Amino acid sequence: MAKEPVRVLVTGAAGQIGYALVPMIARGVMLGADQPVILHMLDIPPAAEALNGVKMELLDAAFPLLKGIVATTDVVEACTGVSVAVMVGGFPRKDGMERKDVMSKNVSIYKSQASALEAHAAPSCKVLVVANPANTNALILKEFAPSIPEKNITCLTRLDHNRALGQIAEKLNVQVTDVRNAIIWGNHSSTQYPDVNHATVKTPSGEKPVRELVADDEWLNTEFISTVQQRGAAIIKARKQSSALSAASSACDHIRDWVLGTPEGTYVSMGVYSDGSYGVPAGLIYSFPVTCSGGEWTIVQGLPIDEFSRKKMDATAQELSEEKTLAYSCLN
Ligand SMILES: NC(=O)c1ccc[n+]([C@@H]2O[C@H](COP(=O)([O-])OP(=O)(O)OC[C@H]3O[C@@H](n4cnc5c(N)ncnc54)[C@H](O)[C@@H]3O)[C@@H](O)[C@H]2O)c1
Ligand SMILES: O=C(O)C[C@H](O)C(=O)O
Repeated sequence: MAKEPVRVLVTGAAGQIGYALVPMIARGVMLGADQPVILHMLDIPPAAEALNGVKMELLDAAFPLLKGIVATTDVVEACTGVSVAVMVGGFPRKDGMERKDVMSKNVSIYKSQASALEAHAAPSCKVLVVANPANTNALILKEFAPSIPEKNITCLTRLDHNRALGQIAEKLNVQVTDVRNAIIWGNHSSTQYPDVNHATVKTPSGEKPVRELVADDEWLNTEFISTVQQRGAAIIKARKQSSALSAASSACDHIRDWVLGTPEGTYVSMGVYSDGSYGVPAGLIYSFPVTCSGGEWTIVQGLPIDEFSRKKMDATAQELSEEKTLAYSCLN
């Protein structure tokens, strides 16, 4: 019997990531090749015409899994009945704007969209925040949607995770699918800590640690980390726009693994509400290694953390605490 369609919200759907993301969702990349979807696309009135253009293209593409399209500038209509919400909409930094100005615009958007989701989304709605500052927007959304279970509110660090796998695959000249269990700790910002201490590569003679195969701790502890941390900025420099196709693809990976589960023995990185694991202060949205099963993520426990990692994990937690304080000061 055919499955019932799932309603998927994409905010900021007329933007660059939205344009890359909605066809992926309509093709089944996010929820599976047998899962029909109804796309809910939200943007703001100045982007309404462009949003309608995206709707026209979705119709023109005749996606077999796409059972309906809601394209709207009304946040209540957009949120009604959705089971997955991908929050891409936000205010980009413009010339001359301070970090606090951007934070102030975005946290007030996330505060009001939290209320709309809480009141109108499906009770089990899974939320992924992509828009920057992603961790802090997700935290504000969580705080202002107290009836949505905290486990249902996450932010995107899968792009950073995939970037780390990609860098290792390039370095070792292996397939990216043979590399697994890199970890992104902390903030989706340049303080994130990409950690390969537990990562492995599948080789003809079995699974080997990345550190052993790379055999260059100096590179792993410096250039590798800064390349992943700075990759977003490098894309902006090259494209004059921020990453879009890789962000959209990683958002699909995040939701797919969350809903359908991670492969046995594989963990992925997700920004989730900290419960104090690994000494990370509770009450932050922090990126951890997780496994997913039955529609729930679980933080991978018990990984040994060396002193080098500890310092980097603490530094990114510190930045998130500061962002949290700044976000609250913007809401006052
Ligand atoms: N977490 C990640 O890995 C990651 C990666 C890349 C980009 N990003 C972030 O994703 C966000 C989107 O990037 P983009 O390149 O698509 O930007 P964009 O400017 O092309 O698109 C953003 C869209 O959001 C819309 N928007 C603004 N306010 C809105 C609101 N209140 N409700 C609904 N829509 C609203 C805009 O009209 C625009 O269409 C940015 O914040 C970017 O920094 C995050
Ligand atoms: O938009 C940015 O600042 C960069 C983006 O978050 C990215 O990681 O590509």
